[in-house]
Amino acid sequence: MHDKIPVTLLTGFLGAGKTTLLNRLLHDPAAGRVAVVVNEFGEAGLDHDLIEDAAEDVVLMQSGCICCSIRGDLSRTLVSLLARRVRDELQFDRVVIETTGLADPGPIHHTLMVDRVLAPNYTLDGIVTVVDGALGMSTLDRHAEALAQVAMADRIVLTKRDLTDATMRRNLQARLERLNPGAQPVWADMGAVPAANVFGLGAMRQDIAADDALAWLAAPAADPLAGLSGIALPEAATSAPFETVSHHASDDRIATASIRIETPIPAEVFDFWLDSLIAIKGPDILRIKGIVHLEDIPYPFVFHGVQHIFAPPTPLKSWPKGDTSSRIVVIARDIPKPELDRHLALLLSPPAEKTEAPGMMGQSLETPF
Ligand SMILES: Nc1nc2c(ncn2[C@@H]2O[C@H](COP(=O)(O)OP(=O)(O)OP(=O)(O)O)[C@@H](O)[C@H]2O)c(=O)[nH]1
Repeated sequence: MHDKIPVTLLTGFLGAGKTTLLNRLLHDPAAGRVAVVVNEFGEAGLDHDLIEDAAEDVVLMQSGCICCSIRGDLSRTLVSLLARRVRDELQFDRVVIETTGLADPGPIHHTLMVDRVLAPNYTLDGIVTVVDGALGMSTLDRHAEALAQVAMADRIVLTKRDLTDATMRRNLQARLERLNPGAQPVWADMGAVPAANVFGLGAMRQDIAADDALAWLAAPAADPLAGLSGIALPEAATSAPFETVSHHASDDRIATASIRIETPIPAEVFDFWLDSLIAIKGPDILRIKGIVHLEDIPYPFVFHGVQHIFAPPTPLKSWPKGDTSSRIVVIARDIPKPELDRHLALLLSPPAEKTEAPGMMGQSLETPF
């Protein structure tokens, strides 16, 4: 079996610093040979001194990287890149798709997952969201798309530190932490960030170390079950270290809920939980990630979805830090957190109660939505 080509979706609001970051990565040998897919070369703002050769739709860079503009639709461009790679006309190790400022990464992920030619050859490595350190707060206040980009991210890259002071940075970081506790923001000064912070984020690899899967999930490390329902409050909701910012009404649209379950989950309970969440609330789900221990299966698997599109689950070869519990994180838009919590609590139900008997906390195990 050949390795799939990792694909990074680079997103972020207009002017946040995506191109600046990309240009730095294209200079960086540690990034490997990157094929960058952009809408238009003009928009891409590539460093001209890096360009070695420019053909109609592909620019070769001195670093061995490639920049490729989308002709027609994205899938056609990715198929064409693949064909040229197979014919040895182009060499690249990974693809970065720079989405335009407002693009929603969901449909791009969908294309990667379902396209007959693309799905067997490419895999989502991660969604990297660039946030302007100076303007990020007001952008998040005014643009719901920016909130969604933050909520979906596997990694947040913060820019323009030189235009901020310590209070601005603290407040922004605290807000990002609440919106997406797992994305572990990193600062990039004029785009400079270690390649390892933006690439290799994906957990959907057979060879991923179990501990790396834990980092990818950013699951709360060792929180005991909180309360009768067993639902662990997201860390950020309770322990953001610098809770000095005022309440942001717009952020109420984004809710994060997580759960940690010590005992193996019956497969039918897990299926019912996931199917019902997707069937009823699919469009409002931004991200789901989990490491799951199913009954009668000796090792965990990791799974994740961007909106309602799921990558095939990947088995791990061992338990992260020897811990055999399941951990699941759901980030959603326009679903109140108590509803997400109640739905996660379905995972604690014995399978027999799935349809008729009252469940935990005296609730029926019908879905709470
Ligand atoms: N002061 C400062 N400026 C930065 C930094 N990073 C990026 N910029 C500037 O911010 C502006 C926008 O950066 P781009 O990289 O073009 O942003 P973008 O997200 O690609 O922009 P669009 O393609 O319009 O969405 C440019 O003038 C960059 O030079 C930084 O760390 N500090």
